[in-house]
Amino acid sequence: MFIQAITLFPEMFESITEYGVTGRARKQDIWQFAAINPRQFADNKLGYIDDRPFGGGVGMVMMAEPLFCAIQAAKQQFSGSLKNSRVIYLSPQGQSLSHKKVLELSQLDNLVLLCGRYEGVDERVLQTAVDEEISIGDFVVSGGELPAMMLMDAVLRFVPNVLGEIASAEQDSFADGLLDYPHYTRPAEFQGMAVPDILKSGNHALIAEWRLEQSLRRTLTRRPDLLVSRELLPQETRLLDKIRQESDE
Ligand SMILES: NC(=O)c1ccc(N[C@@H]2CC[C@@H](O)C2)nc1
Repeated sequence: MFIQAITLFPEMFESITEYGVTGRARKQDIWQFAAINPRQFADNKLGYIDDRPFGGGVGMVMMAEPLFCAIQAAKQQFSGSLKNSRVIYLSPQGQSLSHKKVLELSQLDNLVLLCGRYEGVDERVLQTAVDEEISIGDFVVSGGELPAMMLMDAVLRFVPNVLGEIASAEQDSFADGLLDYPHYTRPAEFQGMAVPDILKSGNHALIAEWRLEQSLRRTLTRRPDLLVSRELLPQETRLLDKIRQESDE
């Protein structure tokens, strides 16, 4: 997968291209990254890429021309099939990012992420050169770069070989529509708190059932909304009934 970010701050992306599992995978050429700074496409000598908003109001707006040219430049770099590509603008006005959307994006050959600053970008860029707007949550941050990196990290976890054992992505929360179970590691006792005995039993079937029960219990208490639309397997229904009976007692 080739990911390009259109950003005034290319160095910000080093936190995902140089560190952790995503950094290692990029260094192994499992995925590729390039940043394009719209300032290089400013048609004035001073490199202006923002201007005052029509209609007045506070702050500045990013101008259409430099962004449009940057997106065109990104498209000329595409590898693989042109069809299998997407230009995404990160903004609070976008469609909320979901696990389903993350999976869909992880199938692409090319991803272009438009990262705005100031009050935003000229609407005509969104109308002519952006395929979709995505939000990572109902809050505002000062630039699209951090939301872009959140999206990249979530998507890259589903690109084959990025995680090494793809299994750990599929076991993540939301992968099976449930919240994750609690995790423990050594020491067996910490500040007087022991690790649940079942996890030291070596009985993998019982451990798997205990973990599923914990996931269901957490999902029921913290995010019951996730259970509304989720189809339950017979074993899950049985465990949920057991959990509900316990809380009724
Ligand atoms: N919730 C989000 O995904 C999100 C995305 C972008 C953003 N801020 C940028 C700065 C200017 C404009 O481009 C939008 N804030 C929040």
